Formats: sequence, structure tokens, C-alpha cells
Amino acid sequence: MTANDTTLGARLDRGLDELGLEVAPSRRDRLLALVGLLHKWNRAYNLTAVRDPQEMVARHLLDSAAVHPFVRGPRLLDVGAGPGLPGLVLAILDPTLEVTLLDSNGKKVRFQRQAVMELGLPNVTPVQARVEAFDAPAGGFDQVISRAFASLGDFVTLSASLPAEDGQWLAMKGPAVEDELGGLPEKVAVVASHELRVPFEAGHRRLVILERGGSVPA
Ligand SMILES: C[S@@+](CC[C@H](N)C(=O)[O-])C[C@H]1O[C@@H](n2cnc3c(N)ncnc32)[C@H](O)[C@@H]1O
Repeated sequence: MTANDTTLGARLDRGLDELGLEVAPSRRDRLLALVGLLHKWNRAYNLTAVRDPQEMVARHLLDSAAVHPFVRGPRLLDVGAGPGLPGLVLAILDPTLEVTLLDSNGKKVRFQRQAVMELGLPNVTPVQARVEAFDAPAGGFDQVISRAFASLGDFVTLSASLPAEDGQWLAMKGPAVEDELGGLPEKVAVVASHELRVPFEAGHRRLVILERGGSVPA
């Protein structure tokens, strides 16, 4: 292990601690390995604008891990997952989740497959498809999540058929999500909206949870 790995590991440990997440050493090491893979493949595949591994720990790992308490699974679909965020992180944290990573971009999905293989994650299935052309397995997904994918209205409209009857959408948004609430389709409503603090990040992450037929305003 290099001095740089030690620094990254210390930053990750502190962040997970701040989030109140206890993570087994083998899983914590896989989270760090994911940063290594993102850093290595970023040069060729342009996976993320974040180039610095220290920054990746906060902006990618901890930001994704912050929503873990709201993920109930077991079947979770990550729409527009890109390099697998937040889905890969959530799958590493909880091996009982069955995570499908969906992206239309071939390079992103090739990276997802590489990460699944190198990190040994049998609970993750990468799929290359456009969300609007993707069919859910029988019964649908328990939760459909996205980060930096689309407006709230577009996310829910494009994935309208994918959650189970009693399933949920989890939208990872910035603090100014109120402006997007008007774009929601009828019969889908916000049932909860959580302000999450991400370690080492200045602003707040907002997690908006939606269900069919919900009626509680944000
Ligand atoms: C800004 S990136 C976000 C990636 C990742 N969720 C993250 O937070 O780093 C948006 C991703 O959505 C994918 N995407 C855009 N339109 C899509 C569609 N209609 N169906 C599936 N994926 C799509 C793009 O290929 C891209 O990888």
C-alpha cells in the first residue's frame, strides 16, 4: 500500500464514520479499489470530470453512500449510472441488494462490467440501454434511483413503468430541487425530501423520494 492509498483510506474511513456507516474491511477496500479503477480508466474513457482521487472519495463514494439509509431494495435500478454511481457503491455496501446499472453509453457500461469483474460483485448487472426502451423484469424494481441524470419530471416520466406497484423513485438532487417539482407527472408525488450532509462537501445533497399516488407535499 502506498502513502497515497493510506491518505485516501483515512479520508474514506472518516467519511464513513461521519455518515454512521459501519463497513466491513473487505467492502471498504473495494470502495477504495473503485476509486483506483475510476482514476485509471478515466484517462481513456472520460468517465467523470472529477480527476483527483481525494475528491472522488467525497464527490463519488461518500455522496453515494449518504443515501444508503434510504435504500431498502432488494431490487434497485440505477438509471443513467455512468461509471456506476451511486449503484456500484450501494452494491458494495450491501451485498443483499440486486443492483441493475443502466446507461445508454457503451464506454460507461464497459467500465461498469470491468468494475463488476475486478471488484467481484455478483449482485450487480450492467445493462446498456436507453431507459425509455428498457423493460423491467416481472414485478418491477423495488426502487429506481438516479444521480445527475435528468430533471425530476423527466426522470420519473422516462422510467414510469419500471418501479414495482408499491416501488419508489429516489432522486439525488442539488439543494434547489423545488424549482423542478412543477414538472412531475400526475399520480406521482413526493413522499419525502431529505437534506443530507456529505462529509468534506460544502453544500448539501437533497434526496427526493417519490411514489405513485402519493399526496404528501415536499
Ligand atoms: C451526468 S451522467 C451521471 C452519471 C452518474 N449517475 C454520476 O452521478 O456520476 C448522466 C448519464 O446518463 C446517461 N444517459 C443519458 N440519457 C440516457 C437515457 N435516455 N437512458 C440511459 N442513460 C442515459 C449518460 O450516458 C450518462 O452516463
